[in-house]
Amino acid sequence: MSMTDIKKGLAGVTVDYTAVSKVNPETNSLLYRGYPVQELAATQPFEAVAHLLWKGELPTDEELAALRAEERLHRALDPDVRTAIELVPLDAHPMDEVRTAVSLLGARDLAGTGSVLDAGGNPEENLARSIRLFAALPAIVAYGQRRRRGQDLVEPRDDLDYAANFLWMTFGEEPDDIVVDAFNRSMILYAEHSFNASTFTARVVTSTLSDLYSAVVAAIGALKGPLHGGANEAVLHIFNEIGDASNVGPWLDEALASKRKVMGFGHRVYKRGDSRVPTMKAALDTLIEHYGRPDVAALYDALESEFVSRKGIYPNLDFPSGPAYNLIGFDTLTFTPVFIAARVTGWTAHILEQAASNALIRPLSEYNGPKERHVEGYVADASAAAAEADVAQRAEEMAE
Ligand SMILES: CC(=O)SCCNC(=O)CCNC(=O)[C@H](O)C(C)(C)COP(=O)(O)OP(=O)(O)OC[C@H]1O[C@@H](n2cnc3c(N)ncnc32)[C@H](O)[C@@H]1OP(=O)(O)O
Ligand SMILES: O=C([O-])CC(=O)C(=O)O
Repeated sequence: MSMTDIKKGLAGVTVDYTAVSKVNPETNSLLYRGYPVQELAATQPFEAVAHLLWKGELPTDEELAALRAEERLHRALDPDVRTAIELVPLDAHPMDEVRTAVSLLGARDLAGTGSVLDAGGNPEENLARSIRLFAALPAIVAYGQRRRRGQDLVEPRDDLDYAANFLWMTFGEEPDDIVVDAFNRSMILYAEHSFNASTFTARVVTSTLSDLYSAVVAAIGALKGPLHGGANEAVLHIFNEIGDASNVGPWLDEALASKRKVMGFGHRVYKRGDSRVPTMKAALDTLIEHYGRPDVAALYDALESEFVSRKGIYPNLDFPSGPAYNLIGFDTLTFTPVFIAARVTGWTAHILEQAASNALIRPLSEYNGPKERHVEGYVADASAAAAEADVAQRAEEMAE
């Protein structure tokens, strides 16, 4: 038996520095570039937080205006991307649709460049790519939902900021300020969370000096799973299954007896609650009030209190976000794509950081397969025999 200390799932392993955000489970806090996320959610438009994540500082008025102008330039759904989206079957998961759209954007943007991350040597170009992706994603997500509903594309509106325009392109209606505010807060809360699975995936891809789009496409794949971003969708399936607050007890009896995971609860880092939940729950409460849906509050509260008292496991951000997106009118399958549109800011900030201070990410593993064995009938030829002898001699030297 080996004495190697295996850190399954890299749990508890610190693999690098980051200046993008700090998750502190001890104080239940989350800082983006030093600012508490609650303060950002209460005061900033999502565009300003994107600027903060990429550049390390909140924007001045002029910088915000410039970012907004750039975002507006790249908001409309590109006709080729629309064609690519329409090639994706209507019953495919929308995460696959967004992944495909980003892949096409990357292939087109990098055509003729050798398709690498400029070996970390062109951060300005990669920042420009990040801004274009951030600007392009809402139209991709919005059109995906609309085509599944049999609705036409809605063109962006230049008089609306990012969050309001995202809702406009999704629903084709002027969004209410209360809804825009709750949605903007959710985007800020979803933007960044240190070395979570999708961000780490993006950093692994970046570490090979691959390109920014490949890193984002890989990150989308990691975000799709229900143990990570896919949990916001899964929360709504659970809400629908339970139906009413009065069913929570029996539903939980069965879920726990069958060892089922209750999505929207638990976290790899936070063990006493997720720092973002109070802010998102407050945003959900404003939506519950706005849409007159006390039944949602009753179900939320009943499931939270029953699960916490039985298991001592607390809700994560996906628990309030799922019902919030449902109330806003997003289809359940669109929730995780909305998460992509937010998290692309954090992913790209990490891609830029990894590229600027790169080391190939390549951990070790402990082999636990069959002992060395040999293919029947194999006879080493002279050169293979010499190479094997060479390897054996080096192994002996290293052992000395
Ligand atoms: C934005 C985000 O990505 S936030 C995370 C979103 N994901 C979810 O909501 C999915 C549900 N939650 C989970 O699966 C887990 O809590 C994770 C994967 C997020 C983190 O878990 P880990 O740190 O890997 O711990 P792990 O999954 O091993 O759980 C530890 C124990 O708590 C239990 N547990 C953890 N979360 C849950 C849950 N949601 N429901 C039921 N049991 C749970 C596990 O079954 C395990 O029990 P055991 O020790 O008896 O086997
Ligand atoms: O940090 C994690 O492991 C998951 C998470 O909450 C996030 O990515 O927002």
